[in-house]
Amino acid sequence: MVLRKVYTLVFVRKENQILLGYKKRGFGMNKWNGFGGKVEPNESILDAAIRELNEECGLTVETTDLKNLAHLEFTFTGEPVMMDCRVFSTNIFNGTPIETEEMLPRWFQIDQLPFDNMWPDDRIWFPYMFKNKLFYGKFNFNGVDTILNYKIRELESMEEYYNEKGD
Ligand SMILES: Nc1ncnc2c1[nH]c(=O)n2[C@H]1C[C@H](O)[C@@H](COP(=O)(O)OP(=O)(O)OP(=O)(O)O)O1
Repeated sequence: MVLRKVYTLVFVRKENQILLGYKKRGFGMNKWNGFGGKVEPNESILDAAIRELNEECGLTVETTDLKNLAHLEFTFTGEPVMMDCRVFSTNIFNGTPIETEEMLPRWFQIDQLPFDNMWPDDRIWFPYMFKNKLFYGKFNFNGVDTILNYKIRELESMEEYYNEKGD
């Protein structure tokens, strides 16, 4: 039996730049990533996305300005947990990114991303995000640095996908 845990992951965009945060502690430490984390009990996924973004880099966004662009699933050999990760992006936000105890934010040009210090799956699916595709991806890891296998497919609509999935 696999335990599913729901996570959010938010990417803030401006012109041809994307905001990433350097994770200073915990899972994914020393990697650049978007902002996000676990959805708390009794919290909606969108509320969790907004809360995590604010907690991790001080920005505020409105629910209606978040676009859900992907659903990613991560599994790890020998671990009975599946990370169910909802990916969002926005280019409408308030505030200036600030360093927090969890993340050090920095704007990157989208053609100069620090992939060597990011999750290895990011190299595979970031191009879909930059082409404004909607997509589903499933990545099976051995440890946190090796992808054993994966699949990825474009979607017509996230709403249709979740309806079919029964979420
Ligand atoms: N493989 C991969 N690629 C891209 N993004 C991610 C992964 N694995 C991941 O976990 N992530 C993302 C999903 C989440 O946005 C974060 C991990 O969240 P985490 O920091 O563990 O959750 P919090 O709720 O913030 O945890 P606490 O440290 O506060 O307990 O990375």
